[in-house]
Amino acid sequence: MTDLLTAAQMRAIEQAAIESGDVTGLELMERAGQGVVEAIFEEWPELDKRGASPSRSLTYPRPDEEDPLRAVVLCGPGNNGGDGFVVARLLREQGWEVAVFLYGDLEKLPPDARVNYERWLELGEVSKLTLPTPTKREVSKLEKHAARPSSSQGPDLILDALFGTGLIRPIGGLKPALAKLQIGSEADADPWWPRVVSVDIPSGLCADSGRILGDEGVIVGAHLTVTFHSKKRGHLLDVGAQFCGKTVIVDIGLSSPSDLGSISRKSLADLHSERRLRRVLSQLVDESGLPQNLSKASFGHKYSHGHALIMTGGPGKTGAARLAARGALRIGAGLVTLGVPPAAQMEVSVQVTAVMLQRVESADGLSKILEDERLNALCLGPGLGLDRARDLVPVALAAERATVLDADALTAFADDPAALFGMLHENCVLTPHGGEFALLFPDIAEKLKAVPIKGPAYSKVDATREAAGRAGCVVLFKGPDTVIADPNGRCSVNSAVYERAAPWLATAGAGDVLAGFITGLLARRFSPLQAAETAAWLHVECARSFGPGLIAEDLPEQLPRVLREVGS
Ligand SMILES: NC(=O)C1=CN([C@@H]2O[C@H](COP(=O)(O)OP(=O)(O)OC[C@H]3O[C@@H](n4cnc5c(N)ncnc54)[C@H](O)[C@@H]3O)[C@@H](O)[C@H]2O)[C@@H](O)CC1
Ligand SMILES: Nc1ncnc2c1ncn2[C@@H]1O[C@H](COP(=O)(O)OP(=O)(O)O)[C@@H](O)[C@H]1O
Ligand SMILES: [K+]
Repeated sequence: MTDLLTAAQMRAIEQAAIESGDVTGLELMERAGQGVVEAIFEEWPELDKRGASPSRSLTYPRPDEEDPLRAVVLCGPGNNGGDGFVVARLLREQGWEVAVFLYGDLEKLPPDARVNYERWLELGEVSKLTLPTPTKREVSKLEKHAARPSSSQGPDLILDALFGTGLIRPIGGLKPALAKLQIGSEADADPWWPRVVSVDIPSGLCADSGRILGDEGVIVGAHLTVTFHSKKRGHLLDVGAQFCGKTVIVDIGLSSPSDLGSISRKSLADLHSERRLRRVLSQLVDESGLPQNLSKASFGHKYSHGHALIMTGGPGKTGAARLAARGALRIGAGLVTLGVPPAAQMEVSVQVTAVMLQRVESADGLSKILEDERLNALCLGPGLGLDRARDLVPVALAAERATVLDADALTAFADDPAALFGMLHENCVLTPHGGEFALLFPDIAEKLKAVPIKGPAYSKVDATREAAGRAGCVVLFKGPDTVIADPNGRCSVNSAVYERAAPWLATAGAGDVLAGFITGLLARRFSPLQAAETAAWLHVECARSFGPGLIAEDLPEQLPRVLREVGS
């Protein structure tokens, strides 16, 4: 299980470890600092001078290769700052020239940070940055130490140990200092010099939500973020990944949250991974006899793999549903039928082969077709048209089949979301993008949009959970940080950032294919949550497997390859 923690959960884990007597806070801080230094050297071996041979040259020009490496370490008023003092000491012990700044009052440093401050004082000095707004003189001093390479004496590394999981207010007062260092989000920063490393999370970013506290938008932008034990939600949600650079996790010897009685499973959010997907699939073998991978069982009859019905819109509007149908078929539904209005029958029939076609003019027609109990998964929304959606959705929901509602089937209820919620049942999956989400859950979307002025901020995980609770079914809230929640509070994140980035998915029709993938898995009798999670994961994998130039049609065609890879 890969848990995405909140700051409070991380504190609870740390506290439990300390109370158990297995480790002290000081030891954890030392491990954290060591982990940061190791991660820096792993990322940039040219900075690792332990046992360096004289021939190893730096990958960028320096005035004199015999010069010591230089670091500027920015420590904040809490334990994140404490980690910074550890890193400063460890680099100094390796011959680096280190300039340390403390943003905050010495008297208020927490005990472990204070110990590391004292240890550092045996090696060097600490310059003050007055909290909340450093003086001009202090900022000039900082600038002198952090002068850019054009002035020949720039630092090799800037360490951001200002704020971590304890950020509770905006860091607007640091704006002038960050601007001088050119490591703030608003600066036109040189991407490679100096290297900016954030301890735990870039300062200014809320660890729970990935949102920037405050309307001034001030935050450190890092090349490398080194976090501890487990990723926090803020590393993946919202704009988080844009500021973290690469994120590395350091093991500091803490136990998993599920071992702690104080953290309920329901309050956690998982991160999708291939390992997790494989586990879901292997559980399905035990529970329903489905094969371990998504290829079909050797002796299955086509009806044993389900029959999906996907409704199309009128003439000229059938492409979206056809994309969904192709996705449902490729992911393994035994049969897929498109329900078309008579006027669009010709258009659809010349475009499909393996997918079947059935005329469905209106609600009555749909009701009649649904007398066939073998139709076990429905998809309404892609290209459906608002009037047709209002007509058909109530009938579809009354049939109590596993049902995906997307696009027009969501927008059609913008005037009266409660009417939709009254009809939904627990076998439904709603797949809104941001716009559709705001139409159905305007108050929740508002909370997610309002500039957060204190931390921890309301997150996309909170919003999706709340929406699923209100709708009484699974909600999949799309984006590079897709969040999937069920009404019982189970929640996971399907992240398409960092090494899993799939920017090509932002293409017309990609969402229709996703709706089809989910429908296909529902036909194959996956639970709504498992269908949504598995489909979202495979959707991103298909995009990554194809790469640049992707159009929506390519997604289903990548599935065989992706399934072979995960199923092998
Ligand atoms: N939880 C753990 O298991 C571990 C935590 N460690 C470090 O400890 C950090 C958390 O430490 P803390 O809880 O002390 O939190 P922080 O160090 O993030 O900062 C909290 C302090 O900053 C103040 N503050 C918050 N926002 C402010 C703002 N905008 N302006 C001015 N002051 C502000 C708070 O009042 C508090 O005094 C982690 O991020 C991590 O770096 C590590 O030492 C290793 C273990
Ligand atoms: N930058 C991105 N990175 C990864 N996935 C993305 C990105 N932008 C969009 N997506 C995904 O692409 C799909 C787009 O769906 P949607 O917004 O409904 O578009 P459409 O209606 O055109 O199909 C969603 O699954 C969404 O999560
Ligand atoms: K930090």
